[in-house]
Amino acid sequence: MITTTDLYKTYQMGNVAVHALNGVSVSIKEGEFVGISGASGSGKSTLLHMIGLLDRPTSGGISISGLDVIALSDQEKTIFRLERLGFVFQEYALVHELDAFENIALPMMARGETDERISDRVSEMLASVGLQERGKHLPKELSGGEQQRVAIARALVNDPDILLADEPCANLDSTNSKAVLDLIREINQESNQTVLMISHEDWHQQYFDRVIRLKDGEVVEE
Ligand SMILES: Nc1ncnc2c1ncn2[C@@H]1O[C@H](COP(=O)(O)OP(=O)(O)OP(=O)(O)O)[C@@H](O)[C@H]1O
Repeated sequence: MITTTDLYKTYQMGNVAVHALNGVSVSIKEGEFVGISGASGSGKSTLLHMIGLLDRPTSGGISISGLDVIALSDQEKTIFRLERLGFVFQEYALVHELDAFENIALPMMARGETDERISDRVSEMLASVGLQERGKHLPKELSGGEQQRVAIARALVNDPDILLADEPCANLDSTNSKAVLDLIREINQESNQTVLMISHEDWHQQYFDRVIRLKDGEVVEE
């Protein structure tokens, strides 16, 4: 479903070239739950950002469901992200002024969905992450684990094929981390959504179907 071919990303910092990805070729099947691990600076976020169409590789190819996504125009990429990809980040990235319900509704509003559809679907998503009583809470009125569950509901509200998660448990204690991982695993199994998740923690590996390990921008284990 996702294939990267000889992916390179070089950041130019003045006279210094930082080679964040050095020829990464990986294949991820539909419905797989794949962990991405490796030391700090090994290129994990860069790889996730390339697959999430948040940044362009210096060279190499990315194909998602047979589509050459690098060739898409900026507008086509925006639509592709909105319809096909969901993102979860370690810092939750919720809009502070909006309550949980409104945060989850944002990707549907961006697609121009009707108020009725938004209301039904957001209520369904709140229930699926166990927060049906918390829709009117602002992010600051929620615990870290609850905020991350809102972020997961927001990432999934448009029913994407692929969930990309960049250390979603980094700011959570072990109980909340487990709740978030259980939730992602459940979504992956029930909806056959493909999940790519960056993680530093060895104990997370029991959740993954397999792990892609990076070192200095190269795949050392797949
Ligand atoms: N925008 C940027 N400009 C310049 N260099 C960058 C940029 N983003 C990342 N890098 C560099 O690219 C390399 C890979 O970074 P990346 O964030 O992908 O690593 P990572 O494995 O996700 O690290 P961490 O676990 O610390 O988040 C690092 O050396 C980093 O300093």
